[in-house]
Amino acid sequence: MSSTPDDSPRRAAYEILLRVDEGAFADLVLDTVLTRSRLDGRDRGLVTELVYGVLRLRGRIDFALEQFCKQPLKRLQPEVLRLLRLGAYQLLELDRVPAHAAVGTSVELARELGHPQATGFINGVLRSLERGKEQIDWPQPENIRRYLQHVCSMPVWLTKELMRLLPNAEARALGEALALPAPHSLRVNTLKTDRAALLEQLAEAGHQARACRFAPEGIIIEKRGEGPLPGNVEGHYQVQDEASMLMAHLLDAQPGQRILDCCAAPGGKTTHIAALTENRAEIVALEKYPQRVELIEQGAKRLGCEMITAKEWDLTEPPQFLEEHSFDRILLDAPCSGLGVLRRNPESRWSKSAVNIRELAELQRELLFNAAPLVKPGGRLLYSLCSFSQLETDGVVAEFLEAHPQFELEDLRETCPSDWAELFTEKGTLRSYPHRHDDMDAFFAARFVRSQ
Ligand SMILES: C[S@@+](CC[C@H](N)C(=O)[O-])C[C@H]1O[C@@H](n2cnc3c(N)ncnc32)[C@H](O)[C@@H]1O
Repeated sequence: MSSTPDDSPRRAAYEILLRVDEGAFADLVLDTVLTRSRLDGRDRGLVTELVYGVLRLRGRIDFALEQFCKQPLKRLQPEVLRLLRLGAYQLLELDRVPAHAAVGTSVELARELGHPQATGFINGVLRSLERGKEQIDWPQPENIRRYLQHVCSMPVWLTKELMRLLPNAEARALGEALALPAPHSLRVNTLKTDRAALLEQLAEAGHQARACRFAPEGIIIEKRGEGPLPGNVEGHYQVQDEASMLMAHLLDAQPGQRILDCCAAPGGKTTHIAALTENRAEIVALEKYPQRVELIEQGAKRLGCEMITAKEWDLTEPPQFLEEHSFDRILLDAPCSGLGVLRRNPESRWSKSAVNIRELAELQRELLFNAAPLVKPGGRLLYSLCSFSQLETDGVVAEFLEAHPQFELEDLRETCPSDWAELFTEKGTLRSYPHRHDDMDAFFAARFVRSQ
């Protein structure tokens, strides 16, 4: 009998990878498939591992397959290549899957999916890979470009980006870190509980967790137990990366102030600002997409945030309904290439390009220019994003300062805790990196103060 995505983890993974190749987002399809599936917890874990693993390590997997495949991979039928990648990922990366199972299930899947003519070929390539995988001549770190591309699984344009940004040894460390799965972290909702209490609840429920190194309300889940995490329905936490948590602190919002969050959905930072100001600051949260505005409202309700007004607005248009010089603090957490969160959206390393980055930098510049007139004299504007590309970060900052002499770049080191010092650059902007900073995502932040 033929398997279905509902009862076979590999079939489910194949179907999800197919949808991602067609342009869908991996996390959304994975969520839909797992919600309706009858698979048990272990098999669900395997589906997630296969989908994220194949997408994240596609560059490495393809390098290995090329050694054992007589024809170039790009000449293969897409269905056959997808099956080979799925099988090869298991052979190369998953010790717990026996080799005969990785090969056998790939061959069987080819038959079920209507490719009986390819079964011999798939069997041959995967068996050769299994026999020869220890002898593969992987590029060495001294050849940094090839190492990033084939070992760290990066497209060529991204290897260039890393090499422009960092010296070789660090580019290597960042490349290696981005090829690993992202940590699972939570922001404790201090409107309802505190970190010590949530850590205790997590331990009681059988989860291994620890405090984050920098964010005072951050928790890392080191090993999940069997059941769900306690406190979700009660709004005791928000799933959020540690680097993202730092942004609300950098905004330095105070109770009684008026605050604008320009690109706010799903609301992770908006609700954090509400918590840091103890629900005593008026927060306006703008977002371009109406269905995402709802996410801000739902999150605010769950977390008990009371002073947030969420509104649909495309900030490429100046928001005339907001008065000039009327906000003490503005956060522009801009839409970006997401290079700093590649681990969480592994398909984006294959769907983005250097061209997209240029377009994104233009959009970010436009959004920043439209937010600036709303800042009060003496007020602050924080520009943040989960990317490390020069164009989106220093490039946008330089253009902004050039066109806005009434704003100055602040040195974030002067107002932040001294044990955050390593997060900042010479210019006083923030650049976090997973390989340097306790595995947090790669973020950038620059804060401007308005003189008049
Ligand atoms: C990086 S995300 C923001 C994440 C959010 N600050 C948080 O912490 O949860 C960027 C957001 O900007 C929104 N966006 C994109 N273009 C926009 C525009 N022109 N105007 C307003 N929002 C926009 C996206 O839909 C997305 O929700």
